[in-house]
Amino acid sequence: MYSEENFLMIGNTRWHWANKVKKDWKYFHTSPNPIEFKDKDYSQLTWASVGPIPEDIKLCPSKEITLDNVPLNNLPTNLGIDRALSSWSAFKKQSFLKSKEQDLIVIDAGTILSVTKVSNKGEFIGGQLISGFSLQLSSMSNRAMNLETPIVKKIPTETFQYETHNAMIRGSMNALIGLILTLFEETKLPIWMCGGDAPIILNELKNTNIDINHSPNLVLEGMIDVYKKINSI
Ligand SMILES: Nc1ncnc2c1ncn2[C@@H]1O[C@H](COP(=O)(O)OP(=O)(O)OP(=O)(O)O)[C@@H](O)[C@H]1O
Ligand SMILES: CC(C)(CO)[C@@H](O)C(=O)NCCC(=O)O
Repeated sequence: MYSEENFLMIGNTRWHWANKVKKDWKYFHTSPNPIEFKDKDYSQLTWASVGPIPEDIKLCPSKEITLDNVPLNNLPTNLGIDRALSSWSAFKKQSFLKSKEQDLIVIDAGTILSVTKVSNKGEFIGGQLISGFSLQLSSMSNRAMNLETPIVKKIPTETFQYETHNAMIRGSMNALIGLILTLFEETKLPIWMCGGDAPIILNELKNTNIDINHSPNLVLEGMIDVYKKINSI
């Protein structure tokens, strides 16, 4: 049985969970609709979703966290709840830092890499969306007869790659790195990053002068914070 202190974020590739164990939060990721949870009672979970919800799981509609629950201004009605929650979370974290006077940028390097700019007053400004790393690789092989989705063991470093699979990997990674470098050059704003590809992207950026706040659980932390606000905890 779940207690009320269990949270689920349904993404497009994975499901993301937060469980309170004694006083500590434990964050983990599973495949969608994990077989090991098939007998679990989902009705007590606080949840939000941007991905498909299987019909056989019984989430409670009144326990859904929606955009109306997120205390940022100017949110478009169709904005992904993951973007709203990570933005709220980063905005709140930055409000305790010296950089609180500055606007901020949130990058969620997931299935889709989303960029979201939030003003120092907590207003949604806008963003960018681009296919995430795995999706770039799989979409190339889906649409080009001679390309196969590579298995990524490591990211090759040289700009010009001899092997096809390495050329696909280097090109896809450069698309993401290039986007981030351009954002930083144009704005010089603090960047907050989460998502499944954040570690490899940060590794690629380690020799640059971009200072990124890696905060892997921004979305779930935002959900927990919003839940506490709604329930005055
Ligand atoms: N164990 C893993 N399974 C799947 N993807 C992974 C894994 N580890 C890292 N990744 C990377 O994470 C990315 C997906 O990120 P993440 O799991 O955060 O997405 P998601 O939250 O399911 O999607 P969304 O962006 O819709 O919320 C993929 O591009 C992939 O390269
Ligand atoms: C962009 C994604 C897919 C990122 O997970 C999600 O936030 C979503 O479905 N958004 C809806 C459209 C938008 O945020 O502009």
